[in-house]
Amino acid sequence: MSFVENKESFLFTKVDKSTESLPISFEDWERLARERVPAGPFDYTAGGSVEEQTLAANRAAFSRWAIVPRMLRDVTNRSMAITLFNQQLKTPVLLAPVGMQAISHPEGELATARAAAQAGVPLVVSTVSSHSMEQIAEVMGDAPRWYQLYWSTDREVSASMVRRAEAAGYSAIVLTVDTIMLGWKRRDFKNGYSPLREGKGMANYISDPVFCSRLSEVTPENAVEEILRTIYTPALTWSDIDYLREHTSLPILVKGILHPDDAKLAVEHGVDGIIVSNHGGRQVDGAIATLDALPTIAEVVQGRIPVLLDSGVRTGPDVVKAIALGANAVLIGRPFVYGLAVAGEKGVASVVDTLLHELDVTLALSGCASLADVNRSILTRQ
Ligand SMILES: Cc1cc2nc3c(=O)[nH]c(=O)nc-3n(C[C@H](O)[C@H](O)[C@H](O)COP(=O)(O)O)c2cc1C
Ligand SMILES: O=C(O)C(=O)c1ccccc1
Repeated sequence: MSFVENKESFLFTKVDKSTESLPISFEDWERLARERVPAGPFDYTAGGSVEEQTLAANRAAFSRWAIVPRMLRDVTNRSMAITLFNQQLKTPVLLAPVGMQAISHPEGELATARAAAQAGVPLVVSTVSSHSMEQIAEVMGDAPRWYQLYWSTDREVSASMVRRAEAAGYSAIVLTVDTIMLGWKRRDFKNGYSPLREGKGMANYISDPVFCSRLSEVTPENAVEEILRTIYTPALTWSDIDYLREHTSLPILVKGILHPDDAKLAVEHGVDGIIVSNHGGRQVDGAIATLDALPTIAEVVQGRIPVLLDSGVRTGPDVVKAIALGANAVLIGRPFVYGLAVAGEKGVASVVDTLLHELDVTLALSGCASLADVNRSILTRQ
């Protein structure tokens, strides 16, 4: 990602996206992905829950804010760098945990991981990935990666996966708390499609010694049955976070916070970071858009721990708006999955490259030489 390292020359580098045959907008990536991927997996990725109101609300929220750019501020030398949990990141963008990526491309997470490593953008690897966390770590070398945990009703399986993540060089644990059961997704009922049932998300389970010790015989059928029996955890409470805290020294982020009181509880329970997320509109339909939830949460947290945001981030200006309203960083989900579906590693790389260019240009034209310059004063409600 040369422009990040060499900001000045970037200003004079011709970035001609028109010479690439790959799309440049989210809408075009999505359209091509729809052409390439069968209806079941495409709808699984694109869809939201119930009426998909929150899916739409996430986007609408971004368009209700306008950037009010500042001028004459010398933005020759720019940086998008941030530090999170003592980890130096080149940009405030991460790839969200997306499970079962083999439904979008045969190389699945391995292609995504190579692109993420090349760009220096951290990858959050899902519990229900199609390749194991060790296989993914292997293609990433020293590149930054976090592990997303789906709590298991069998706590020892969760503890085992966290131990493996530590051993494989993952540098944070993201506990997703909004998926204690699966959202009600009409498109999937219509298509009769369930990637988990098809065995697309079992790599981390069948490679886990504790999980396998629970099976009479390790077969795909038995594994799927046991995953479905243990992955949904309606009994999850803050005490489980205390248990997790005792089992890892890695930073713990809680993903799926929307209520300011939960943000407060997260801080009180010693959580290291929160991710304001409605799971890309896939869980509670009618839930608040994440950008609308963000300001109050940022106010409650008062900078004590990092606040990240996902759900609906599509462009550079979106990233600027989220940061101006109190996010330290953002994650993207579907945008990179469509890149993966259309063109594998190259597609993911292109989506990330475009987003980071858009972000750099938007920051510069808004008078921001670093992310420290991005605050509420450059936004207005429209
Ligand atoms: C196909 C798909 C699979 C997902 N799988 C997971 C997962 O395994 N774990 C998780 O915490 N979130 C998962 N998510 C949610 C994403 O991490 C993220 O919150 C969401 O995609 C962000 O919204 P966006 O797609 O609008 O960018 C998934 C999302 C999609 C679209
Ligand atoms: O699809 C999802 O959003 C998701 O997070 C998930 C995870 C595990 C099983 C099923 C769905």
